[in-house]
This record gives sequence, C-alpha cells and structure tokens, in this order.
Amino acid sequence: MIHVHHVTKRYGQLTAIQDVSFSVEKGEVLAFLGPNGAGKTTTMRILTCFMPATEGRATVAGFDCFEQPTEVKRHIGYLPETPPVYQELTVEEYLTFVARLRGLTGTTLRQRMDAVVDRLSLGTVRGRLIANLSRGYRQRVGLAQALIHDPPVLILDEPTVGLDPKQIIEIRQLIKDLAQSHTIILSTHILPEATALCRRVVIINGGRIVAEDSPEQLSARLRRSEKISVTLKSPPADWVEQLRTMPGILSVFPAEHAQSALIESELGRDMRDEIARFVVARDWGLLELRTVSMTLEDVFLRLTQHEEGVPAGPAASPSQGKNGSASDTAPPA
Ligand SMILES: Nc1ncnc2c1ncn2[C@@H]1O[C@H](COP(=O)(O)OP(=O)(O)OP(=O)(O)O)[C@@H](O)[C@H]1O
Repeated sequence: MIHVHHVTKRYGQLTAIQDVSFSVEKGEVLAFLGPNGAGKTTTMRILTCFMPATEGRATVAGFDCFEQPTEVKRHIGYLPETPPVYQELTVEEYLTFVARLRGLTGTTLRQRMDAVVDRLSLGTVRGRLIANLSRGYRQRVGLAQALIHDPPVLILDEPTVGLDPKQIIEIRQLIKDLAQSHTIILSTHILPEATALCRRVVIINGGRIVAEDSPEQLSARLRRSEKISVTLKSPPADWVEQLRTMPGILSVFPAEHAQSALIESELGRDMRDEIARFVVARDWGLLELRTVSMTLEDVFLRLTQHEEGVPAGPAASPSQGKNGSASDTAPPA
C-alpha cells in the first residue's frame, strides 16, 4: 500500500533523511519511531505530497507522490503534529470546509460528516467553536478532518503529544478501532504507544533507517544475554560476589536500595532453576525470581544511542555491535 524507495531529502546543506526505504502492507499499522530530529516528519511530508523528495520515489496505493499528488491525497488522511484546525469555526463549519476542499458535496458530504462525527464521538460538540474545545477534542477534530474523505490510508504524526493521560487512552483506542479498517503509519517517539498499537516498527535515527521488524523480533535479535531479576529477604553482605561465582553468570547488577539484582547469563541458557537452588541452599530467603525481557525501549536506546544496525541473524553474539553495548559494562535499562 505504501512504498518508500531510497528516498533522500536535503534542506540546503542539511540531509534530513538519507536513502530511506520501507513498505507498509494493506491493513498494517506501522510505527515510525525515532528521537527528535530523526526525520519522521520529513518522511511523512514527502508521503503526503507536502514536499518532494530530493532523490528516490514514494508511492501510496500505487500512485506516485511526486507525479500523482491528487490521487495520493485522495487515498491518504493526514493528521500533522499540530492539527490544522481553525479556531474561529465550529466543528461542523470546519469539517464542511475540509470536506468541500476534498471535493465532497450534497448528500455525500452530509453522510461523511455524520459518519466521522459519529465515529469520533463529536456529536455533543458539533456546533461548538473549535477555540473552546479541550485539546483532546481538538485532536478528535484533527482525526475527523483526516477521515472525512474516507481514505484507506492514515498517516498520524505524534497523535498523542500534549494530551493528558485520559485523552491519550481515548485517542489510542480510536486508533486501535481505525486500525481494523485502515492502513496506518503512526509516527511517534512514545515507545509504549508503538508496542500497544503496532505489530511492526521502523526505527529512524539521524535520517537513516536503523531497524525494521516486529518489537518482539527486534528485541530477540538485539538480545545478547538472558536477564533474570532476583529479590532476596536476608542475604549475607557478599551475596552479589557469591552469585558472580556461579558458572554461566556473566554479570550481577545489584539494585541500590533493595536486596535485589539483575543477573545476566549466557544467551540461550535459562538459569532460573540453578539460581533458585543456589539461593535456597544458602537460606537467603527467595522472594522473587523472574526473567526480564528486552523492551522496545531497550531496543530503541541501543539503536539510537549506539548507532548500531540490527544483526541479520536470529540472535546477536555477545561481541556484536560497533561501539560495544552499554549492557556489556552497565546495567541494562
Ligand atoms: N524546513 C526545514 N528546513 C531546514 N531543516 C529542516 C526543515 N524541516 C526539518 N529540518 C531538519 O531536518 C531534520 C529532520 O527533521 P524532522 O522534523 O523530519 O524530524 P522529526 O523526526 O520529525 O523530529 P521531531 O520529533 O522533533 O518532530 C532536523 O535536523 C530538522 O532540524
């Protein structure tokens, strides 16, 4: 549905994105993740025909973003980071204005208006001035303008930025509902949002794609060790040193204010049983023992702070990584 082929965008001397390629299949929800300034908005703007790429090609629903912008825009609903709403209009006036720009008239316009007002629960504020709406409602109006022409593709740029926790939950639920019937690119730097809403993520850093996979696969491919968290009731003073003597354990990172630690063991070796027996045999009072999986946050930090590529194989060896990993020398996040 969406194909980006070797796209580069330069603003004068500055290369904002370089040789970016990725695809989104029909019905898929893709998270486009990256730290501030990584090139997310630039990529979104090229896809929505807001500006052309310097090099490369992008297509949406088979139409070229540069050569067939009218067709592309017909297939895309775009919610920019700041919703393009007019404060001095009512919700209905504004949505009518956008619908007319999209070429809708008469019965079709009224039907689409009713459909988006209903889908985004805007019925109670339909006649209100946008200036008097809460940020959450304004974001719903922003989503409504993106949906008014019933596009199959939605591009949402940081849709929950600036909302309060309740509004964030509501907008995320709306996106989940929309995902049932739309192809979506969700640009975000909020990692739990990507995990909650998307099955695949593309991570961009410094204008280049550094990873593309499901959150689970990414963490599996970047994992270099098994991690176990242990909490004890009454260990002796040298309990960390004693644990470090166990064969197979790579490192033990004690917590600062609790009798617990994060234990790293060799990749592919589940040491929970051995650690439990070691602790119980010494009567240290085992309160908790659990595996710790790598979160998308860990993956993101590793990729964007250390500028590593993702190894191609199913599991990275402990020596992989350009600069050495933080987790080789410091507690993992
Ligand atoms: N119109 C412009 N003119 C010059 N430089 C620009 C322009 N727009 C963006 N840039 C630069 O291009 C790079 C990528 O910016 P972009 O806005 O695409 O990043 P982003 O990932 O969306 O960041 P953010 O999360 O902060 O919005 C940044 O260095 C930015 O300063």
